[in-house]
Amino acid sequence: MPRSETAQAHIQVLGVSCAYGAHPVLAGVTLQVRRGEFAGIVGPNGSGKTTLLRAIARVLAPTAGSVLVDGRDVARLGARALAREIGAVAQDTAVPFDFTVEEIVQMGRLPHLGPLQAEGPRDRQAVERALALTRTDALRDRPVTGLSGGERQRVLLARALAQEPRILLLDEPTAHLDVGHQVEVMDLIWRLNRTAGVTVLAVLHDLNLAAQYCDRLFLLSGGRLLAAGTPAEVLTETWIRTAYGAHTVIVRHPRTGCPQVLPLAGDAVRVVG
Ligand SMILES: Nc1ncnc2c1ncn2[C@@H]1O[C@H](COP(=O)(O)OP(=O)(O)OP(=O)(O)O)[C@@H](O)[C@H]1O
Repeated sequence: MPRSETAQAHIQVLGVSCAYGAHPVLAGVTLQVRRGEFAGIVGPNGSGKTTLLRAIARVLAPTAGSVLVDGRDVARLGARALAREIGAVAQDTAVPFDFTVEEIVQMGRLPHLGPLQAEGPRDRQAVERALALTRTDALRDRPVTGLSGGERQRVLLARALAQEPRILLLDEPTAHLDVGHQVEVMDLIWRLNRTAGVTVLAVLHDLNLAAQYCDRLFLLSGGRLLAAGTPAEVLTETWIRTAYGAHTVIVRHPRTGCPQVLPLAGDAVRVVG
């Protein structure tokens, strides 16, 4: 990697391979996420997107390669130091007990507290800010098990924000959300990225949302990095056909000019007008 590239790297994934038991899932993935950028991971089902996030968050140890955050190997960071660097919102996170929304968000402060240390004004301020930013303050006394999918997603994001990490890893942050809530959550993440300088790496299934919000995309296929670059460089008909086996037409968004992917049906094509 050229020196100027590594200088601005916030996350470096260096030749990372991962396996579940004897089943290899990622094969020698190398990529870097620049400080302050909004990056997306896209690719077909089972291509290894979640596994890559798990390796970066150190939930899963790679069988080969390493992950560096700010040039430091995450394998050597203590758990609390890592939690102050990286906040993660996993897919379909289960909440085992009936905590209230406020209690869940307060859990985001745990990496900042010493053993048996009570939360102080600084912690309460971070929790209030996270509740306000995600518009979950009105839900604060509600049990988290009684929330809709969209509300729950915002609460889990609030917990990650209360942690005040410098990197946010998000696994399909818009899954189960209607189009209004999709835009609301993506706008929120975008504001955090642009105004608070949080580096974002998000797995996104919706290629059109990915194209609108991400500075750069990483396209995974079969556990390998197939393409990396701006949305216009990655979301081409050829790359999409190679990765997903789908025929598409790429058009420009009429307002923003960013690429938008239109699936092209096979035999069932219906031409109107
Ligand atoms: N805990 C696990 N144990 C065994 N195999 C797993 C486990 N988690 C994932 N896999 C397998 O690893 C491969 C990659 O899974 P991964 O969840 O990383 O893909 P993905 O690209 O995020 O998929 P999706 O888009 O469907 O969420 C798949 O074949 C999956 O079945």
